[in-house]
Order: sequence, then structure tokens, then C-alpha cells
Amino acid sequence: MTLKKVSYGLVGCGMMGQEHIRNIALLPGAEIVGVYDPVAELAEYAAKMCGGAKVAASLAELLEMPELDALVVVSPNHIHVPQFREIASRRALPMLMEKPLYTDPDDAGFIASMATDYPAPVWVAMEYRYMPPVAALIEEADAATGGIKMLSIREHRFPFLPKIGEWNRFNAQTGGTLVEKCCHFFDLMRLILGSDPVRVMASAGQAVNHKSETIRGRTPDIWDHGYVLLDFANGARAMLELCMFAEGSRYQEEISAVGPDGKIECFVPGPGRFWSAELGPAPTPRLIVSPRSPKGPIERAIPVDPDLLEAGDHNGSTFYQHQRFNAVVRGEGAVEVTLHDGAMAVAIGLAAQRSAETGQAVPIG
Ligand SMILES: NC(=O)C1=CN([C@@H]2O[C@H](COP(=O)(O)OP(=O)(O)OC[C@H]3O[C@@H](n4cnc5c(N)ncnc54)[C@H](OP(=O)(O)O)[C@@H]3O)[C@@H](O)[C@H]2O)C=CC1
Ligand SMILES: O=C1CO[C@H](CO)[C@@H](O)[C@@H]1O
Repeated sequence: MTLKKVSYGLVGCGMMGQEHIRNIALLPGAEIVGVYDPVAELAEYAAKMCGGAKVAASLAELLEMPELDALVVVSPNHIHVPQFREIASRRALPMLMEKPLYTDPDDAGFIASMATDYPAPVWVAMEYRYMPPVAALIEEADAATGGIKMLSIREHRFPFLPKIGEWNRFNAQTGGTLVEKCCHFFDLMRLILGSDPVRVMASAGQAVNHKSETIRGRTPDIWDHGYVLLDFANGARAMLELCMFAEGSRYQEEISAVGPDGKIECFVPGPGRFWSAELGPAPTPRLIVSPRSPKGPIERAIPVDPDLLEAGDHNGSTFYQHQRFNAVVRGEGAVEVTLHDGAMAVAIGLAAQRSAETGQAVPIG
């Protein structure tokens, strides 16, 4: 029996919106039937990518399309909450909402209210959980470590990319780098440790990137590097190291977890399109398990399906996220990255921003 396709409306047709289009196209039970973006040419282009979706002139017009089963919201960060409010008041469809869920601390209450009052499933798009090497580390971490005591995530990557309107150059629009970029890693820490942080300390700032740019008369204030230390309720300690002027690195993310029995690490390459062809094939993700006794690290390659690599910048994870969200819309699965998860990742990022600004440790909760 052929299942009816889930019909999506796409809000925001920029870089990540197009990654969603390519990944939804790989799912047999899915099609994008309507798109909206304030830049009409971008919306037209995206509609063609979708094989002839309708272009709506506004979010309100998109929400009037009777055939919609679900929404994918991929607008810039500071637009997520206003659009969430409009969607909740007009037509509360199942929704995959891009990270970060909110950027202004004053909106935390609205998001908490939606967790109880929004009548349809909402999945927050923090897909790093589904990168195959990260998923393997999550799966094997307890057995390899005997219970994680120390967790470290390092991201060494390329600077923020240019955007139409350069919305990503200012903290006020992104929530700050430790929210915008690092919500993914705070989400991973909570998931891997099965615990929430109680205290956050950070040192971060803008050292290298975007300093010579002028946008609407202002120099960007977005941070490009930092360290964040976190104490978790279960006694584990975690650390994040972010550097956004390190695109020469072989691997973009390196995660290590250590416990009384041993260590597990994973090494995750950045987007293949940024790997120089002169260097040969892009690196393959790796997982290394290093027991204390008997000693002897065991290393495995964790390759990612080439078609999924082609479809995005995130090691296939956007596809796996859509597979699961599609099942939720069909009533065949549960939301795995909830509004509470999305809100916690932002709250930790905002606390880290505050800690770096004030030089003080910031309690959570
Ligand atoms: N999960 C992940 O790994 C990733 C998530 N993202 C997230 O995706 C979102 C979009 O980022 P990205 O695609 O890189 O940004 P882009 O700037 O490339 O795309 C955003 C698009 O949204 C449009 N837009 C602006 N205002 C609205 C509105 N009111 N309604 C609908 N669309 C609007 C923009 O148009 P205009 O030019 O007019 O502003 C632009 O075309 C962000 O929240 C970002 O954090 C991004 C990359 C990876
Ligand atoms: O969340 C994100 C993850 O990856 C992107 C680049 O590939 C980021 O810049 C983005 O904001």
C-alpha cells in the first residue's frame, strides 16, 4: 500500500531552507507544496526546487493552503518567536522549527506556555544528534566509559557565512554565538549526560572575524571564539571549545567522553563543499574507543551515505531528522527534540553569553 505523502509548507527559503528541500525530496512519503520567503525570487527558486510548489505572498497566505499537513520554519533566528505566535493563533499545524527556538530571554515564558498549550507536535531542529558518528558515540558512551565524568566538545570551523541582510552578524538577531551556534552542543551535552547543567562559566569574544565589515553603518558584534565550562546535576563536568577561524582543520567537531572504564571519541568532518579537492577525498568520520584496561584504542570509520552528504552540510543528519519528524506527523512516532529541549539549549547559551559578559558563573534553573 502506498502511504499518502505528508504535504509541507516551508517558511524561509535561504541556505538552510534549501537543505530542508533537498532532504525532504529524498523521503518517499513527503512533498513540499507551499513556500514563503519575503524575497520573491528566492521563493520562486525554492518552489522550482520542490518541483512546482505554490509561492505564498505571506505566512498568513501559506497557512491558508488547505492541503498543508505540517510546517518547516527556517526563517532567521529572531523571527522564530513572532512566527510561532502567528502560527499558533492562525493554524496550529505540526511543525519542525529551526534552532534556536528563541533569542530574547523575555520570550522564554511564551515558549514554556507553548509546550503545554500548542495543540500539535513541535520538533526543534537540532539534528547534530543524528550525525552518524555522533549517534554512534551516544549509543556506545555508557558502555565505553562506565558512566561519563568528563565530556568535551570542540568545534573548529569556518566563519559565519554571508547572509542576505547579514542578519547573522549581530547578537541582537541571533541571540549571540553561544546561542546561535552552540545550542546544538548544549543539546548534545544534555542528551549524552542525561542530566541538566546547574552552573555555566564562559570566556568568549570576537577576536578575528567580521571586524573590517560595515553593515548599515555598524561593525558586526558577533563572537567568533570561546570556552564554556558546565557543571551538571549528576556531577559530570563538560566543556565546549568553539573557534570559528579554523576552517583549515581536518575535522570540524571532536567530542570526547571519559569515565572510570575508558574514553570514547568521535571526529566529525565539516561540510564536504568546503573541503579542498586538491587535498583528495574529504575525511571520513571516525569513532575511537580507548579502554583503560586492557589498553588499546579501537578505531572505526563511520561513513555517511554519499547521497545524504550531497543533500546538506550536516553529515546526513538533516535527512534522519526529517525521517523521524515525518513519522511524527503520520502519528507513528514521538517528538525527540521537544520544545523543552530547544528552550533548555537556548537558556544555557544565554547563560554562557551572560557569564562571558560579566566574568561571573551563572546558575541555571
Ligand atoms: N540546524 C542547523 O544545523 C542549521 C540551522 N540554521 C537555521 O536556519 C535558519 C535560517 O538560516 P539560513 O538558512 O542559514 O539563513 P538565510 O539567511 O540563508 O535564510 C533565511 C531566509 O529567511 C528569509 N526570511 C527573513 N524574514 C523572513 C520571514 N519573516 N519569513 C520567512 N522567511 C524570512 C530570509 O530572507 P531575507 O533575506 O529577506 O531576510 C532568507 O531568505 C536560522 O534560524 C538558522 O539558525 C541554519 C543553518 C544550519
Ligand atoms: O546551526 C548551524 C549549524 O551549521 C551551520 C553551518 O553549516 C551554522 O552556521 C548554523 O547556524
